[in-house]
Amino acid sequence: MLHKWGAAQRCAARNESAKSNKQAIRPCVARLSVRSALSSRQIRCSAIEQSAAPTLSRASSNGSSSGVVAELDEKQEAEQQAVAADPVLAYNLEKNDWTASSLSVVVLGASGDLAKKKIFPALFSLYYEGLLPENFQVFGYARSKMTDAEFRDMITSTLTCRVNARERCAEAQERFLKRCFYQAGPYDEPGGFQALSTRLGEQEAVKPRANRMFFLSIPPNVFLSATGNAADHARSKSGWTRVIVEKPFGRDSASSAELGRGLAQHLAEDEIYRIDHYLGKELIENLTVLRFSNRVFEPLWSRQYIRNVQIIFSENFGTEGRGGYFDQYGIIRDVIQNHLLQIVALFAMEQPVSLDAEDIRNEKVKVLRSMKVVAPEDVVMGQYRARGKLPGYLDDKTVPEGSLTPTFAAIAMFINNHRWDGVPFLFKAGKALHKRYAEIRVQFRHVPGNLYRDKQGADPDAACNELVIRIQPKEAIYLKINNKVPGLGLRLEQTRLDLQYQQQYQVELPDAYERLLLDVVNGDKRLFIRYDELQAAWDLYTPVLHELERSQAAPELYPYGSRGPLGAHYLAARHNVRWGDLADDADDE
Ligand SMILES: NC(=O)C1=CN([C@@H]2O[C@H](COP(=O)(O)OP(=O)(O)OC[C@H]3O[C@@H](n4cnc5c(N)ncnc54)[C@H](OP(=O)(O)O)[C@@H]3O)[C@@H](O)[C@H]2O)C=CC1
Ligand SMILES: O=C1O[C@H](COP(=O)(O)O)[C@@H](O)[C@H](O)[C@H]1O
Repeated sequence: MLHKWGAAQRCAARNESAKSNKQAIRPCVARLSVRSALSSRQIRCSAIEQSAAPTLSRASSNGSSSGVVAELDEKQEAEQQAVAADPVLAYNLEKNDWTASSLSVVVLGASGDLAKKKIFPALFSLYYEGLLPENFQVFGYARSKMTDAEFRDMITSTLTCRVNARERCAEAQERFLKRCFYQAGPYDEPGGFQALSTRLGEQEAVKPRANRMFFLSIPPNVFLSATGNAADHARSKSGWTRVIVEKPFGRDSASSAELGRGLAQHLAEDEIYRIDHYLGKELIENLTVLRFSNRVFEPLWSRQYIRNVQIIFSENFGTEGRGGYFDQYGIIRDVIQNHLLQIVALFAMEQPVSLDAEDIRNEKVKVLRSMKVVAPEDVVMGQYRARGKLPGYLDDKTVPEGSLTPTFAAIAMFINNHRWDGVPFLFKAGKALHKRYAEIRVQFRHVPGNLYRDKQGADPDAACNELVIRIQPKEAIYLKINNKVPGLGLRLEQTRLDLQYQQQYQVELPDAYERLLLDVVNGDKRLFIRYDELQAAWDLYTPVLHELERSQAAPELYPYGSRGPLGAHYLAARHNVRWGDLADDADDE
């Protein structure tokens, strides 16, 4: 895992220096035992371990850190005692050889919504699972004044235990809270960050290598100043520094490039982790597994068999309370240009050379660069209005009067490459709709010369195969097939080959932020967005966004709790498509 990745780097560096000094090169081999019951993620990590170097004890045998080794020996006994009293630590240490390193996670904007809703709970879950190093601490940083105790009180209520793994959870929470500290300070001045760095140093003192991870959970207006101050005044001097940047990554190609240039003044690209939490969702991570490990799907995965692909995001709540942010961005920038487009990139890419981050991202960026720039006639926008007691978008006091910002959009996109030419990729995303769900629908072509044409009812479209990947809730993968209704007659009906995660796996799925935070700890960038991907994504949307703003195009109003504006159906029909979620709604209800 991360520390082994670091170990691998150190080993490689040692060998590089050995090479130049004409000394013997030693193999980079791990000496760890790994628990037998590993998750697939852990197995992936253990694969890294195979090529990783042993950590400090061996790295230091080149003579440069013998003092450190002596110090470590002294610490070892104390550590063993601590481990004996702490099963989480024991488990953690068994899998992680962080003997030489510490990890500090600094959450900037620690008093905010995202930090409380997602980041602290995810960190706790990782801690509970024993996936964080033994020498690990969390620092909250924000302008609000708080003591460590108040900070701990604030986050206590955010920590939850899994339904299926809650043994000694309350004790683990207490131990976790003891590792949480708070530093108040501004984002745009160095003072607070210098104080933060000093306090981090106090906690890290027991380990010679201090790794620091910063999560920018702050509004975009302070992204750059906070990054600059964190990188210049609180960066690690002995280990790595990684900065997680939350969206929005700008508003268009130009502002995104400006943000990119600003970040690059303080950080190297490999220190920047642009998070898109949809990439951390279980079913999205499974997309490549489904495609590339099953012989049955990949041959069908092209214009030859697939008629259209639909990526649907629906929320049954509005933007109440977030109007200030949302009105600046709208649904296209909030969800479609990032989350949904990333899904398409993964869905449509060619098989990567390997599962390495750069190989995957190389393929994703090719898809994005092959896509046709969105045309204004391929966009339908909507805005929810009040229905009964449910408030309309404009009723939110934080939304400017008469705002034209879309809370719903349906968009048709095309990929101009050999595999996908002519296949509509339809996006539909909206707030304040009738249900909350997100899914990918793959509609297959009609069966040519269908023998059973007259046994399937009047609607040939209703007999087409459809593969549905339900991202949330009730994660599922099902394939709609035609089947003979049992009995003496010959009548066909459409039914499902159905994989329901709840039934099949009976485990609580980890939250996307858990997966992604662990990936940052591990230095794994597969699920993070590379700068060229980001720019390619903006280039597809910037012209239409500018045009819609210039023309002051008015969104079609739809009632809160409805299925969205009718225009979405006209758009689909123009591309010879029917939205699959409507038919399934009827089946599911
Ligand atoms: N909330 C969510 O579900 C999601 C959020 N995001 C992104 O994550 C980031 C954080 O989101 P969220 O937690 O909702 O944001 P908040 O509005 O809750 O802001 C986070 C913290 O930043 C500080 N802050 C707020 N406004 C300002 C300002 N104008 N200038 C300086 N500091 C300010 C506040 O802390 P203090 O005053 O104590 O310094 C606040 O607690 C944003 O970039 C957001 O777009 C992305 C996806 C989902
Ligand atoms: O990034 C965002 O995502 C959420 C939806 O995330 P989910 O994991 O709950 O599906 C969305 O509500 C929000 O507007 C957007 O900024």
